[in-house]
Amino acid sequence: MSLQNLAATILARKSADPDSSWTAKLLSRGPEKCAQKFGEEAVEAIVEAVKGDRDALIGEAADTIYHLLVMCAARDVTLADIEAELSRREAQSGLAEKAARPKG
Ligand SMILES: N=c1c2ncn([C@@H]3O[C@H](COP(=O)(O)OP(=O)(O)OP(=O)(O)O)[C@@H](O)[C@H]3O)c2ncn1[C@@H]1O[C@H](COP(=O)(O)O)[C@@H](O)[C@H]1O
Repeated sequence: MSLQNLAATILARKSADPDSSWTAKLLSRGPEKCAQKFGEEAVEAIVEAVKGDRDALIGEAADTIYHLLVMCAARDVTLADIEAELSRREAQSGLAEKAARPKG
């Protein structure tokens, strides 16, 4: 499934019956619960990356991306919003951006 299709499914679940879908159920529990689930899944992905279990990392990365999109949807942030930000950054390398930051 593409990220676009996954994001569209998640958006559609915002108005779905919580008993009919995991996504709708999670969204009904609020942005804080969605954020907590994202954090848990991200940590699981980190653990698999450190262990070096490639197949497990793919699974946890998929869970993490799904829960990231659900967390953002809970705060009305869309995949298009994220892509617009990534496009804005495309013109500048990460090293140049870091060098341009005010010294703190
Ligand atoms: N990618 C996913 C996806 N990844 C993970 N999960 C679900 O996320 C849940 C996480 O499980 P956990 O054991 O961590 O959660 P839990 O312990 O039950 O929850 P708590 O105890 O923390 O409350 C599981 O139910 C997984 O099935 C997902 N659920 C849905 N999707 C996608 O979303 C689409 C819509 O799903 P529904 O909304 O369920 O129709 C699906 O077709 C998929 O493409």
